[in-house]
Amino acid sequence: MNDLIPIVNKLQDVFNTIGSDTVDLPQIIVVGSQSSGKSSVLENIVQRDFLPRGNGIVTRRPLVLQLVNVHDSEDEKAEEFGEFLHAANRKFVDFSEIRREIENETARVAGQNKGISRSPIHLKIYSPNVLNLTLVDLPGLTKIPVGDQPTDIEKQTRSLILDYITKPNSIILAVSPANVDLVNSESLKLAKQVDPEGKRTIGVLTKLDLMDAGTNALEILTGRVLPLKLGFIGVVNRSQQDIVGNKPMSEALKAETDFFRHHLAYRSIASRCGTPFLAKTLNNILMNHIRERLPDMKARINSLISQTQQELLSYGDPTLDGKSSRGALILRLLTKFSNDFISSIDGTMIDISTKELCGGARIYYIFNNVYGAALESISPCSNLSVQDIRTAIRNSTGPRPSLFVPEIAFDLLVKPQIRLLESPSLRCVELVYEELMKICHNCGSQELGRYPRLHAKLLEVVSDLLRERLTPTSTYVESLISIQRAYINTNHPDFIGGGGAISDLVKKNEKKRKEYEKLKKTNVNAGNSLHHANGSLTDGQDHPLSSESLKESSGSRDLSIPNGGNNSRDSFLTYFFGSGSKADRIVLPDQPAPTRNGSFSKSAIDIGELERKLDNGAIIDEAVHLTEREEMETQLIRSLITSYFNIIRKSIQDLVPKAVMHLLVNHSRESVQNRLVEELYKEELFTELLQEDENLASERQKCKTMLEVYRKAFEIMNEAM
Ligand SMILES: Nc1nc2c(ncn2[C@@H]2O[C@H](COP(=O)(O)OP(=O)(O)OP(=O)(O)O)[C@@H](O)[C@H]2O)c(=O)[nH]1
Repeated sequence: MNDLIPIVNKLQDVFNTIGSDTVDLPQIIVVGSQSSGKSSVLENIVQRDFLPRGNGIVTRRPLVLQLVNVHDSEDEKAEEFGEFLHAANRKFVDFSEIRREIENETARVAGQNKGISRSPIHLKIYSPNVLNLTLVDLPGLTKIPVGDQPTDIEKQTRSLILDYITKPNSIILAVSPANVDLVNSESLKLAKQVDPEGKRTIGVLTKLDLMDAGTNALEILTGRVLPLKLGFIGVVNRSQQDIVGNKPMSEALKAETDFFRHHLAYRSIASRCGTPFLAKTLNNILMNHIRERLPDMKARINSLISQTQQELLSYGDPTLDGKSSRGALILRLLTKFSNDFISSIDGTMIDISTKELCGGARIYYIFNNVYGAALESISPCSNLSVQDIRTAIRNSTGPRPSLFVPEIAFDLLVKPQIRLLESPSLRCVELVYEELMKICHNCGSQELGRYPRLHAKLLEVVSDLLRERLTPTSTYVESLISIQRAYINTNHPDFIGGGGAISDLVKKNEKKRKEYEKLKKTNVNAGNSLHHANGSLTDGQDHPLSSESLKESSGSRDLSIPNGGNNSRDSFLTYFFGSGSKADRIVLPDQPAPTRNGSFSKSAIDIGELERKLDNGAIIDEAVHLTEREEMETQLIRSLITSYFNIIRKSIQDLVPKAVMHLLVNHSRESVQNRLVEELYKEELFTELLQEDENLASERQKCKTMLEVYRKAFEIMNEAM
């Protein structure tokens, strides 16, 4: 059972090698305010002078003190010496050297300015006079900074102490001087914070010899003032005068024993007072504590081992000797990458997202929602003002008078409208390309993370492949639009045609006429005039195209054009309006007819004004009133453009996604694997491609060391149990 403390010491040594505190080892933590006598207690336990002394704060780094009991052999006295972790190969036989080493080591890390450091000093003392114990001496609690101490010294010290005593496996040795009221004991206050039930706190009362005459601490020592499960132990250390006078430790211990034996108040409890009893009790407490905690610690180490093994596995196996295994690895990673790329597009990825659209589904969304909506939002006659249409009609008739709506004007006007489809179509190609780029960034196994160069190369090759496909796809889509603009097929079965356009217009105007008649009646009844001074209508600028005149214009011919029944040489507009004088027949009775020389009558347009406009480069003034014929022509042209544009839009909306799928998506999907192998499966590249991430390699090494430590710790515990 006495072997349990060395077991913990061994564990401590093992964990010290990695500076890890993942396992909370049982240890005794010495806590007390400055000058409460902590160092004196420790020195008494060790029975040697080895700790630094001086004014103000002396202990400025935690001192982890492992006491190892060594037995004298039959013919040889056991050697008494100290050993520091930071100077492992040096034996300190002279204890004043130990003191100097602690002072130097403290100054080295914590500086000269009385500041404190959290980094502990590890000291092992081998002696036949000690019981196996592990104690941690911490800087004393101080209220007021002295000299050039930092202003928050109290906060720093408090937090350092709390770090140690909060761990449930720590036993708190709370040192309080007996000549100060116990309620003011800083160490007990701190201990209560982390151990309110007093289960793992042991109280030590120092300076019992300095209590006022007539007072004693019997009540405290017998546990009647503050109930601590591990009790209170009184000690008497050397006074400052004893230290200055170099009073030997053995004498001091004898004096302490005498003090308790002969003290009136304490003699009844003398056997439970003094440093030897304290050392024995601490040894027992620590051993019991270790025994109690060992199974838990073992379980914790066990789980740490499996966690670390898991972590190590995630870093992969670094031993890739043999060229064939490197090739196989590269091939596996390439295949996984291209399979991921393909299945992302196909929507067959295993870890498919439920939060947002991804891969193929996003491409579908681009086609239907983004691209579809963009095309739908284009108005067939957008940017086509009445003036544009009039100008086109006039330009297409050249110097001759405009006798009918010429086909050439329709051609002229519809082509730029078709061009409006180009920009959203090219944007659709780009969006799908961007989506494919995004997809490839999410491809590849976790293992690929180990090889940043390979990963970068994979992305580069796929990006190149996609970029290569982008231009031909965009060019093809562009040419789809150009093709549509190259030939305006007015024979398209779905095209409204001139007949359809006119009958639409008739219907529309008939409706307007009826509305107008109705409105006129109501107004006449109400005594209002609907006429302008010159007799034109105030409303209904689209003067109704009279059904009579249409009947007349159609003559014996049917207005509706049978599908495909048109002679291609005939202008479909001529078909309705006829040629030459026939066109006059559809001119409405009150329309200003063009004069012989082709100009319009002055009653409709101010010629002088028009000439001025022409001189200025303008075409037709916004304010110019359209004649009824012009109005009708404009409406017809608009309706024809709308019908034709809708046909082309439908066809483009159908063809562009097909082209994108064929030329960009499917092509890259099918050639990705081959391309990757072609570009990267080259033996001369293997070394470069399989260069591991530096951080990962060092993480793996760290993890390996940890695993070794945990395994070692587990072995040590197995020996004990
Ligand atoms: N008379 C008497 N003096 C004591 C006793 N314990 C400690 N002292 C004196 O109190 C002073 C402070 O003791 P230390 O052991 O240095 O106290 P400490 O808590 O280690 O101080 P810091 O490390 O500076 O926080 C020293 O002069 C000791 O000689 C005691 O039981 N009786």
